[in-house]
Amino acid sequence: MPIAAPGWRVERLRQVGSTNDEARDRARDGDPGLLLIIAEEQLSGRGRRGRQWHSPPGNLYCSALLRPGMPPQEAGLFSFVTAVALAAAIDECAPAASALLTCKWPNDLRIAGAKLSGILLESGARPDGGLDHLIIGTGVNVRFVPDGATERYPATCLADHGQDDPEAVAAAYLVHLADWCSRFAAEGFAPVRRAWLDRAEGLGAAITVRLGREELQGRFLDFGHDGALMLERPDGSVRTIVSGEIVQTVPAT
Ligand SMILES: O=C(O)CCCC[C@@H]1SC[C@@H]2NC(=O)N[C@@H]21
Repeated sequence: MPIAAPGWRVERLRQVGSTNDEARDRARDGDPGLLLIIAEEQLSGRGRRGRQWHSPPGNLYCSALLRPGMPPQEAGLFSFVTAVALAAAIDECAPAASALLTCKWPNDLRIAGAKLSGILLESGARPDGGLDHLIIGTGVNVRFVPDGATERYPATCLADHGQDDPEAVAAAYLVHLADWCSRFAAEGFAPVRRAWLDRAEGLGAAITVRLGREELQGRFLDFGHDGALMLERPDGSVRTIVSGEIVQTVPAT
């Protein structure tokens, strides 16, 4: 199956440091965007919050370079665009995983509570402060669970759900990413938010959110129209969280 979508170019590399770095280099060289860079292996793959992303051959490592004409503060919404696109791709190429697939705020996909993929957004600014480019780095565990999974942070891979071909996952992902990017540009965040909410993990549940070094407890009240997590605190106040990650979910009884 070809890895292709209308208007997009695909660059395939065997071994890189990080596909996000490759995409940043293309951006600095003036690439117009709508470029997906895929590598078989990364030697210095990175995750959110400075974590390492182990990237030997067998899983999917790719970065999309975009030049969306939008204010930098809105670019973070692409993490949800990417999550819903990837979920649609997994529905298609690993249907056995579909019923168990959830979106964990802000942008992890999980299967039955174990992490399947991670998304790392990076951007570059113009001298006037506007958004120059956006890079969406995506790692999907296809053939194996990489080092680093623990009891507190379990992980899974698609091979356990009937799909072990990173090419098939990349092909489906690009089609749905292209589609969701177009839809986001034409219709705004509302359809993305609805699709994300259809698979939201922990809505209404007691959760722990990590913000830097601080951890906050509360109830996951809502997913805002701006992508924020609304956390109801034990004292009844509501805190709007725009950046952080859910580290624990206790389902409502
Ligand atoms: O911490 C996370 O959950 C995000 C992980 C993102 C990993 C991907 S793999 C392709 C791209 N290149 C990188 O170095 N990181 C991202």
